Amino acid sequence: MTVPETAEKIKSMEIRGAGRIARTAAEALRDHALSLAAPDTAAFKKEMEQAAALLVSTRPTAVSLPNAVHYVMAGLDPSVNVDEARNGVIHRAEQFIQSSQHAVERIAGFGARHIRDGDVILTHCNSEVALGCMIEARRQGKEIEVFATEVRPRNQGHITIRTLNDAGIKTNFIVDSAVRSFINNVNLVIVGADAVTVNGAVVNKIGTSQVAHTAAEARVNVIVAAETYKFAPRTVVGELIEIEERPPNEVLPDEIARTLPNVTVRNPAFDVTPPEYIDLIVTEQGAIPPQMAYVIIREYLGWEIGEFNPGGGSPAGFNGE
Ligand SMILES: O=P(O)(O)OC[C@H]1O[C@H](OP(=O)(O)O)[C@H](O)[C@@H]1O
Repeated sequence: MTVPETAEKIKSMEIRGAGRIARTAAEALRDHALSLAAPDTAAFKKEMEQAAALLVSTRPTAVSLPNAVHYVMAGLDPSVNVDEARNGVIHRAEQFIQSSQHAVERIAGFGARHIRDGDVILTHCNSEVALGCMIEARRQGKEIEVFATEVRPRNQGHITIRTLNDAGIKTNFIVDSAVRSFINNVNLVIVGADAVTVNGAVVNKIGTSQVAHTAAEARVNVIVAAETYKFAPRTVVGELIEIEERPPNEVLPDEIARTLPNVTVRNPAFDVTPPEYIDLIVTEQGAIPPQMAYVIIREYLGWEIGEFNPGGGSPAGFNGE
């Protein structure tokens, strides 16, 4: 797939999920590097930077995307010849994809240890790592049951219930607004993350903060499953995470909206859950309390450099084994 095709698919959410977006962007950069017929390193670098900027511009919230792009672009050494520069990018892309897959597996293993036989778990949206923890627990023979939300407006819950069904996990499918009605039937919440800020706040699918608030009120523990490349280095220097607002017609069909001139549809795709509502963040480096987010950023991402910044900053970053 070309870079513009990949960018379009990420934008339209045909390719979605923070981890998957990151790996797909790395693949697109690798394939772009392979096919580019640039006369010299400077031209190669310029083309690669344009491709990187296009990918980063597709969705603003999941920091896995700029973190992945940043990591791959760090392989481009401008002082070597074009073939070496190309190989540098390809190598880093392969490294990112591999370490991301490895991280997902490790989190499943760590997360499963927090799931006990007989647990009833609530999940919101479709997170590969959150589901990985549940599937691993089931594989270990633990009898679990899941409540999965619908996830309006894009219905990612449909993907979640299919995955759970196929893993042989007893699943209850509920509308988003039914979470409080069922929270007392649940003894654990597990969700994914699109971004984790330096103070341990978790940015995830819209509705996650309501789920976490409801869980806190009911004294139900909340676990967030997140690879270290979901942590946002630039929040250390005060940058805020942009919350993507998606098209109104995802919520209300245009033909109805047209008849309602006084109505504005608001469609934020994500919200922010404060660290007080989160008991644990399970990363591939182990489980941490949210208050330790800074340590993850410092140790594994290098906070002084941050995410990919088109045209600026020197490369370094994600050190995912
Ligand atoms: O990386 P994994 O854990 O799969 O997904 C993490 C998060 O990415 C998704 O965003 P979207 O559906 O792409 O908007 C959801 O918010 C999900 O919780």
